[in-house]
Amino acid sequence: MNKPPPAAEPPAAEPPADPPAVHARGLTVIRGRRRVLDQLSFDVAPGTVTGLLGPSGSGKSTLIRAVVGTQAKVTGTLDVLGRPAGSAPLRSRVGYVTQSPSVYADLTARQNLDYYAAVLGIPRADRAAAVTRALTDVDLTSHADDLAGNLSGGQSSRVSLAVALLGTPELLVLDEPTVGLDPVLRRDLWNLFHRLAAHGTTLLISSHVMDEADRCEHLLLVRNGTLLAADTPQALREATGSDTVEDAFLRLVESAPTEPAEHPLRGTP
Ligand SMILES: Nc1ncnc2c1ncn2[C@@H]1O[C@H](COP(=O)(O)OP(=O)(O)OP(=O)(O)O)[C@@H](O)[C@H]1O
Repeated sequence: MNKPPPAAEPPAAEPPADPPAVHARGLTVIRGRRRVLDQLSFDVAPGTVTGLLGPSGSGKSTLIRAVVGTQAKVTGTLDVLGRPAGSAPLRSRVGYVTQSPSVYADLTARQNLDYYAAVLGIPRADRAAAVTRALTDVDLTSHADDLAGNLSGGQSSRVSLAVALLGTPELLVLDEPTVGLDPVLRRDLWNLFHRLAAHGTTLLISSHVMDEADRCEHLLLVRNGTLLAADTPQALREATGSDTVEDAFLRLVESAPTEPAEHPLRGTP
């Protein structure tokens, strides 16, 4: 009797793709009586540097606040590291650097970091090393013992960034971190962002400076609270036949359906 043919090997299973670090569907935010974000849908891939680019007032800070869970009146789906944005377990996993540096002016840079390290629960024995590492990451060791109140704007922003790095967050959300920095410092910070991403951190970085676009692996282009495009800088340039992301942005604006400058709420008293 013939032996039955061996059962066909099941096709090798694809390794499961990492879930997105940020997953938004139909994300809408109302501020005052205006819809300042309107039906945004996008994903941020883990371990990438994603740029959130758009002109002043386009909704970047609102989107960032929604992601870190500090924005009211958010509707739609917004998951961060697999959990609803703002949920308690995310607090230690998400680092957030606001536009205005949040440091104590009457403490030195090092004392600020030591204080936040204690708040974050870093054991006393590990604190000094964690603080020194964060100061080195943001290139502030030479100002470590200056009062934060005597630091320049860019230096204070870097203290805030160092605070966010203390907790070694999985997702680091930065609102315009390079504003007011000189080109050398800007380059150094972008190098730091890519080093962090190479070690697995996901970075979502807002900027209204289009020439920073090419420093990002992926871009979210926003305007008037809507998402114009979500793609790599190269794909955006190719799709629009543009030499720069700035030109691509302008072409996307020209080809987008005419949007009202604002999205007033209709039908509400
Ligand atoms: N409380 C509020 N009520 C109504 N509209 C508001 C309120 N706060 C902000 N806005 C509007 O929401 C829109 C988005 O603001 P947001 O700060 O998110 O923009 P942005 O892109 O971060 O701007 P910038 O680059 O200047 O910081 C703006 O048009 C702003 O005027």
